[in-house]
Amino acid sequence: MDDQQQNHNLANKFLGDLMSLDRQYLTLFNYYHDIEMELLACQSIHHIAQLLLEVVPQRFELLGASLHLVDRETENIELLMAEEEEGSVIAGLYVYRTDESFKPLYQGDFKAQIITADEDALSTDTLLLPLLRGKQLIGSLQYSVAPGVVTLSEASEQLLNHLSAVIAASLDNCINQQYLAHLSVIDVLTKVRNRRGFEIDLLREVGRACRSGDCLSCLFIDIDFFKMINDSYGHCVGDMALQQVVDRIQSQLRQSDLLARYGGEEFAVLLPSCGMSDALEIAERIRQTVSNRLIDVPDTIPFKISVSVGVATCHIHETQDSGFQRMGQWLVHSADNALYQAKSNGRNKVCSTRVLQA
Ligand SMILES: Nc1nc2c(ncn2[C@@H]2O[C@H](COP(=O)(O)OP(=O)(O)OP(=O)(O)O)[C@@H](O)[C@H]2O)c(=O)[nH]1
Repeated sequence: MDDQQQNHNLANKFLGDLMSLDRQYLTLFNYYHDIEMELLACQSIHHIAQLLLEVVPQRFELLGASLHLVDRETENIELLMAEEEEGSVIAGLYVYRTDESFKPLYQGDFKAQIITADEDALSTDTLLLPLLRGKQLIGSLQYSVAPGVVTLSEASEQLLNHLSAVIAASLDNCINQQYLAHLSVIDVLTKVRNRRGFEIDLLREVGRACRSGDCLSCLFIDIDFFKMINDSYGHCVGDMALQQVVDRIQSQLRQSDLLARYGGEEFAVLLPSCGMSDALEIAERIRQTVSNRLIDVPDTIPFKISVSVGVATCHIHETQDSGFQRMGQWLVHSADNALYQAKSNGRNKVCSTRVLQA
């Protein structure tokens, strides 16, 4: 083979290698691009965690995955995740108050990097992806891979850093959106659901009850002569009394029961899978718990407070979605009527209407 032929072969091989590298890079780029598109489409922290901890490891045959997030006071990630409908536990998701447990791994260099097995006496290498908001570490995504399988070229490091930024931005976006949605259904003073939250819960619970054939009960609870408390002790004391009444009501409910502030000094409770006799018992317990103890607020002589409670129950099979709203209205209307009766009967009473059954 003469020199010219040899040069020609070398040039061809070089070109072939370059094209193969280019194809590999393109394939890699497409993988990242797909993940980024999926991240941007995520609507909740839960979806993001599922994508990163379940879908990605499966797609790339990774040995393990964990996502570590910092839940500083304002973000309430745990609270928001608990509120998510699909709220099942995702393996590998950890939420902390501070970044202490994962920050040291980066040794001050918040970039995509690999901790090799021998460096850390582990059986796998760990790919670390920092999640940053500006310069603040808000989380860390960690993938376990077989030793030596992943090496970071300049190009893949750049892609991974870009991916980390997209993950952090998507997370931030979901947290903000979910937090705003959360605020829109919460009463600022008492921290229970507001009227809007109640309407959402009502429709969902009526639907659930109709489909399962379970009973659903509703309590309407109104503080007696609350205007007098405001007039006698002032609005601030009135506010504290409202908070204490909420605590007392809540102390008599199960975790699955739903308490909301319906308006001013009126509260509504939904009791899923609860028939009339149990609902009456709970209502009576609430009435007693509120009136048995004085309201004690700083710089004010403790004073008595009482509530009147109206109870309504429906037990119905209805499969048509259009019927849910009507059923919800009936339940609220009936509980409100019963409350009116309790007020008319002298207050500090529990009254009920008949059970709607079909
Ligand atoms: N402190 C305080 N008062 C509130 C709040 N929301 C509503 N109120 C007051 O609740 C009082 C309700 O008065 P009324 O509707 O006359 O009812 P009531 O005095 O409880 O009398 P009955 O319900 O008939 O027993 C009003 O004085 C409202 O100003 C609140 O967020 N904080």
